[in-house]
Amino acid sequence: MVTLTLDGLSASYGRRRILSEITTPPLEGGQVVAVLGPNAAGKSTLFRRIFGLLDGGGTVCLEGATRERPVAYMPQETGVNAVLTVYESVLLARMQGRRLNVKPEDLAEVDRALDELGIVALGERDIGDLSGGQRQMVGAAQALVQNPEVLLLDEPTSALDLHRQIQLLSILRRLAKERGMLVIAALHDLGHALRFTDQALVLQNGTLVNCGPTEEVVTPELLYRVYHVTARIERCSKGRPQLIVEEAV
Ligand SMILES: Nc1ncnc2c1ncn2[C@@H]1O[C@H](COP(=O)(O)OP(=O)(O)OP(=O)(O)O)[C@@H](O)[C@H]1O
Repeated sequence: MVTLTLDGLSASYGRRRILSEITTPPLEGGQVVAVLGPNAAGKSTLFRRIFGLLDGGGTVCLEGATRERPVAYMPQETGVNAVLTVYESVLLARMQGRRLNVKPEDLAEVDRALDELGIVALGERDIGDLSGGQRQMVGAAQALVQNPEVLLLDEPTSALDLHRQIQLLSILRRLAKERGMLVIAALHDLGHALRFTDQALVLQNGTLVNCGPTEEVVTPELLYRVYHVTARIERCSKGRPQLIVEEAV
């Protein structure tokens, strides 16, 4: 199974350093890892650095990968090409880096991605005509269709209604386990992080301030220190941790 380890990672835009010395324990396939932290903490920059869109110090060590392109990345804002249908855009994402010699298994993967995400009905729609939430689901399909071993998702639920948020996070959790895929997702909803993720990395001002099992990381103390809110965590009748935010301080 795939393992991703970050060692002393840094990244800058021009002369402005954004990420410093990000070092994690090995993050193993089969898990969902949350990247948490306030606005401008460096979450998107971390995804760009891991995916190789930004240079910088340190290393991204990927072990156990078997595919030619093991990592797929869904940016926070996905581009829109109004000329393509949803089906075509997902097929194009599938064909990345290869000549357009479409094989039956490529079409099957597109069908599977649309089906997994419950967006088969959008297939013939022009991508430019979609709502923000629909477009975000298509962005997830474009990443998933690559059948990656590491899936990087930058705020994949930010435009989704509550039903779709729960649906997408449940699907990602199941697919991580079924496929041995490592899913790394930036999330602002810490309740969702508690419910759907196994591990959490917390960034603040470009440094990693905590990292470990999500329930051990997301604590009232961390919420106060990093997010400047008072909060408590209680168990619901089903035993799941629930975040109750009291106030901003
Ligand atoms: N292309 C860029 N050029 C210069 N500075 C940038 C660029 N992109 C981001 N930054 C800066 O880097 C810092 C981290 O931004 P980043 O987008 O990584 O934060 P984030 O944690 O993803 O924030 P958010 O939760 O608001 O999406 C911010 O100060 C931001 O202004």
